[in-house]
Amino acid sequence: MNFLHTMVRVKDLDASLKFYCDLLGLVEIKRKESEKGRFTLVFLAAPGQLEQAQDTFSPTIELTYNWDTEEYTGGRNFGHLAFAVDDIYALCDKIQQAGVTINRPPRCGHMAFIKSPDGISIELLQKDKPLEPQEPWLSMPNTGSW
Ligand SMILES: C[C@@H](O)C(=O)SC[C@H](NC(=O)CC[C@H](N)C(=O)O)C(=O)NCC(=O)O
Ligand code: NI
Repeated sequence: MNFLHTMVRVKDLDASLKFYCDLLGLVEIKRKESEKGRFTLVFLAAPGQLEQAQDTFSPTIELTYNWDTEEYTGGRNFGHLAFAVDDIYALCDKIQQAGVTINRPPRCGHMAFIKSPDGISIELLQKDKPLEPQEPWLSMPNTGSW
C-alpha cells in the first residue's frame, strides 16, 4: 500500500492557491472541474517530489473546492500537514511578510506551525533537523489556540 494524497476542502480556491503555491511553493500538477458535481479538484505537489507526483499523483494535496458554499466545521481529529523546508527562517520571514500569522515560530530552529486560509494547521520542519521535537520545544508554550 502507498500513501497517495490528503484531501482538503477549501472555501476560497484562489486564496488557497496563493497560500499553498505562491507562499509555500507547492506546484499544481492536475485540475479537474466537474460541472455535474459542481466542484473543482486541484492536485498540488512539493517541488522536490514533482517527478514522482507527476507519474502517480502522489504524494499530493488534493484541494476540493465546492462551488456552492458549505460550512466546514474543522474536525479536531485532523491534525496538520507537514513539510520539510530548505530554510525555515527564510520561509517564515516570507510568510510573515505576506501577512500570514506564524502560530508557533521556529524558536528551536527546526519546527514552526502556521495555518492555511481554512484554518488547516501546517507544520514546517527544517530539512536537515531531527523530526522528533527537542525536549525544550516540548515544554515551550505554543502561541496559537490548537
Ligand atoms: C480524485 C480522487 O482523489 C477523489 O478524492 S474524488 C472523491 C470525491 N470528491 C468529490 O466528490 C468532491 C466534491 C464533494 N462535494 C466533496 O466535497 O467531497 C468524493 O467521493 N468525495 C467524498 C469524500 O468524502 O471525499
Ligand atoms: Ni482523493
